[in-house]
Amino acid sequence: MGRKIKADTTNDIGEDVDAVSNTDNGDAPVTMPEVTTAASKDERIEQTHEQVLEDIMHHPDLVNPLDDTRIYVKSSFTKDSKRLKGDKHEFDYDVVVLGAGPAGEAAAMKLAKSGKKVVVVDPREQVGGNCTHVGTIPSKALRQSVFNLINFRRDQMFTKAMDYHQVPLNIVLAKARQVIQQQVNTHTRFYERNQVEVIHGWANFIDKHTIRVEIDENTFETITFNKAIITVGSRPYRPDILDFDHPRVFDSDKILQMDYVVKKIIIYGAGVIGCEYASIFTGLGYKVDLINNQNQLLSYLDSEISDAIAHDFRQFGVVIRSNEEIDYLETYDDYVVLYLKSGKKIKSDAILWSNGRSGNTEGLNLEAIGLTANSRGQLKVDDTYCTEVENIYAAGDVIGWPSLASAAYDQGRCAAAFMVGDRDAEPVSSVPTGIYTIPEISCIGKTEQELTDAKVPYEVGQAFFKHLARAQIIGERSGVLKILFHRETLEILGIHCYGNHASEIIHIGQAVMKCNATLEYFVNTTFNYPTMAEAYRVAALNGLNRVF
Ligand SMILES: Cc1cc2nc3c(=O)[nH]c(=O)nc-3n(C[C@H](O)[C@H](O)[C@H](O)COP(=O)(O)OP(=O)(O)OC[C@H]3O[C@@H](n4cnc5c(N)ncnc54)[C@H](O)[C@@H]3O)c2cc1C
Ligand SMILES: NC(=O)c1ccc[n+]([C@@H]2O[C@H](COP(=O)([O-])OP(=O)(O)OC[C@H]3O[C@@H](n4cnc5c(N)ncnc54)[C@H](O)[C@@H]3O)[C@@H](O)[C@H]2O)c1
Repeated sequence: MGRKIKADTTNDIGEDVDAVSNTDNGDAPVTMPEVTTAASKDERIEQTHEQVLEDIMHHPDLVNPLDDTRIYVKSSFTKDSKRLKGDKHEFDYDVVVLGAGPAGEAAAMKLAKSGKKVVVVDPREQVGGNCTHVGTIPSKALRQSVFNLINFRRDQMFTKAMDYHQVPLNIVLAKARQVIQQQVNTHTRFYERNQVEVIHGWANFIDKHTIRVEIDENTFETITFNKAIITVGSRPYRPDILDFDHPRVFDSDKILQMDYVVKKIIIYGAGVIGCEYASIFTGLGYKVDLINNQNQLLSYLDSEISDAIAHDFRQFGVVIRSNEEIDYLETYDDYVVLYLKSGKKIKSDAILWSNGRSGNTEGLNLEAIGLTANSRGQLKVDDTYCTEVENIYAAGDVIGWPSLASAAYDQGRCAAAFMVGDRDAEPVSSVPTGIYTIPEISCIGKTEQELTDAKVPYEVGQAFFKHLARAQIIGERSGVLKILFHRETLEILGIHCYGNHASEIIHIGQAVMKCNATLEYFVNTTFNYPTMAEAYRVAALNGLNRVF
């Protein structure tokens, strides 16, 4: 594909449009926010190319767990595919989507179904974004393999028959690679079926209606569009004091390529990623030092749940070091030494740095469109997911909260709905927490601390898994479901669950809360038996017994 610079011959009116072009009558959009002649625009594009050249040549490495077993999905995407017959576009596309993660995919599907001509740009050879390749999917598949391993080791029937040997992470990851592959296949078909074109390359802005796509070092393509949505996601935050090229220094992307066995590992950062990996590593039999810069694990959780996970971690041999901060790290061929500001030093086989993420906005040349990201590379959007530039939207990790795949998908779809003029779309506001430690944690609504601070007269209903028939049958005896409710109105205010299947169990409560049903729903409704869902009935009765 050769470098292409398009002259814009129709750009001559200078008004603005509210919705994207490309309606059924096939008319070209009536307006354009910027007025340039073809010649002057070419000149400007040439200049901007030179300005951004340096930036775009320095992209972060993309870790691809499929590297060893790379799949090439047959694609029917062609640059010239015309999904809308008879339309005259003054731009190449109605909308360009930057990034093929959950936010980008959801936006692209909604736009395509609304009749828009859409192109998605992503540097990976496969769709799915960081979510599929290095984030949610591999980490959850890995967790499942480790979970199976733990159950296998607990079962005397198997352990008597077989020796358990420690296996390197990348071998355990074999299952994860299969899941990634299946996910890529599934999502590729979504793009194909909706005739959404995908271009593989790094995108950056030339102006508010033009991007440049770096296909490879020598090949660039210029694309014009009416509107754009930035869904470039995030990457692990890497502080300068660590050398991530060292074979014993990892972040959550690089850890998926660990190909040797360790006995001990330091996890620096006790956020969601740090805690999930603490479960994974202890499950694999590693000794874990978990460094937390706060005084409580996952301090935004209900403190009873946070205490429960800390207790279970300690039972599994995790050493939790709270209120600590890195001073520096020494790296050697076969070990690392972490020096903490408190004076402690910890020797380990490797370190996993899991202390936050940054939005992938660095290489986008945002200056060209008058946008600035914050210090964490994130963009500000309004309630319609529009940035400060009226034809540029953003969704997913790149806008910060809540930085979850679940929400990214809904944000992308919702942003697209606003882009096509659907004013009834609802921005994402309430998101459940689902943390895949072993056991899982999931919650929605207020915590006890929040309700106490707000002086809300609430009561608690609890169900311990060890008392449920289903939990006894499947051997999941550790766990609790807590329902917080208003003691006068019986309104459900918060639901907190600790134990395996928590991330599924929570959705029953979420649905009931969304329908504004009270605690009585759980006692007036017959549940299947034996089920984990029965925990709701048990917890509701337990809570009602406290009301007088
Ligand atoms: C280890 C880990 C575990 C996680 N577990 C969970 C979980 O269990 N549940 C959950 O809900 N969330 C989880 N998350 C968070 C979840 O993965 C993210 O919230 C989600 O991936 C965000 O989706 P996104 O569409 O915003 O972007 P991403 O998935 O980050 O995709 C963005 C895409 O944009 C591309 N891109 C970057 N720069 C450019 C450019 N210049 N031009 C074009 N394309 C570009 C990237 O290559 C990438 O493919 C986890 C994250 C991590 C790291
Ligand atoms: N099960 C899940 O839902 C799941 C699992 C894993 C990851 N995630 C998502 O991944 C994200 C990252 O998780 P995490 O555990 O790495 O970190 P985190 O977001 O929990 O933050 C850990 C610490 O790093 C700091 N930090 C964050 N970004 C920073 C930056 N750019 N520069 C400096 N400090 C920064 C934070 O203030 C915090 O003290 C979370 O926001 C979470 O939503 C979700």
